[in-house]
Amino acid sequence: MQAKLALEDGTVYTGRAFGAAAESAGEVVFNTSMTGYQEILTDPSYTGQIVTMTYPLMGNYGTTALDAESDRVRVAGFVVRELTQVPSNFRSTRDLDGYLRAAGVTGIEGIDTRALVRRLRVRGAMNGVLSATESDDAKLVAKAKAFPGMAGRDLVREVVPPKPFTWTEGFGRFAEHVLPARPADRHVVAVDYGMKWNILRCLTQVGCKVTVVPGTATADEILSYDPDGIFLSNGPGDPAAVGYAIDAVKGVLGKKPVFGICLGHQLLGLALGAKTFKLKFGHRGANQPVLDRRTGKVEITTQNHGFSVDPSTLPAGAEPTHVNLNDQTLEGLRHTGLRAFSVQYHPEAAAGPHDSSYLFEEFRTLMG
Ligand SMILES: NC(=O)CC[C@H](N)C(=O)O
Repeated sequence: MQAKLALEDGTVYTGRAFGAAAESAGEVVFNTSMTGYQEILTDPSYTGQIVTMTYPLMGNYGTTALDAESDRVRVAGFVVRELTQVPSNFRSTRDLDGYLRAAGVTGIEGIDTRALVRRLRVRGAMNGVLSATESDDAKLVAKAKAFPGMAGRDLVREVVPPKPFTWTEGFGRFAEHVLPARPADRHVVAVDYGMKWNILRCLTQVGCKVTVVPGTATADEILSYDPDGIFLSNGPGDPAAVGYAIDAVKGVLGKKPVFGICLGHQLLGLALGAKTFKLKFGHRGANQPVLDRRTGKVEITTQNHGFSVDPSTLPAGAEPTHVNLNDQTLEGLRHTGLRAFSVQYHPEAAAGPHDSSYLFEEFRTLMG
């Protein structure tokens, strides 16, 4: 069956459909990870985005419930050069085609993903429509143009959990790697703006009991648990559009140690008075080099973001700790007086290299 990907600049790519025979609009972005497609598909930060993989072959190892980063597929659509015809892995319970079909999400294969990614790099991330049901190019381009885009959009409200809960799944798949167990002797409230589950596994692994609260929680609600520390999660959309979350972070700062990842980092920056801006095409992949300015060490990191904190707007007391070596953008900050720090990238590494796992230990140390 045919599928088409139309961009707002009028470009239309025609390929083969897989997954669900449906249609969706989104911001078209690209990810440079070679593996980890299931973690990418289920990352709530991709809400409203059609994800293109630069690596040419996807689906090789199928899918398994163990690798999901949330309870469902979150991307608006999935674009690959080639979908594996013969997936093979002992952990796999369903192939990628069936996984997307069950989720109601459309995929397209067989298009020139190199040309698409070059276009996105030159012009910047663009809005698009992926359709397995409409073959009229002009109609699809018109729909791509009508999509509102990411800037100014609060997508957090669409993905927050309905009510607070306690994470009871422990290390999850970490157990497979036989990491040493640490008794849970710290209590963290994790503010969930669309959190990847591996963050919960990592917090558990460093000895934290975790209470998850919706990203709409107020400062008073968060503090009512009297936690040892507060974690601010990743999440979709424009950080500057989530005023209620910025206010909640302002209200907890200085009262408890705070650690933020990705959207959580951006919200911490905004709460401190800094500004965020939209990157041209963002950072998405498992191979982004980041310099830790405190140690001079370089980490290879997993990333997924389209916005960034402008370091020139950081107030006195907030120190830029990490920098992206591809484009020199801010990748981490710390405010020692307020016992708060954050990184723009994903130390929970799902999927991705584990270079940055030390940050969970730093959070643990900050909690005393
Ligand atoms: N992974 C995230 O938390 C992404 C944060 C934000 N939505 C961005 O695109 O920059």
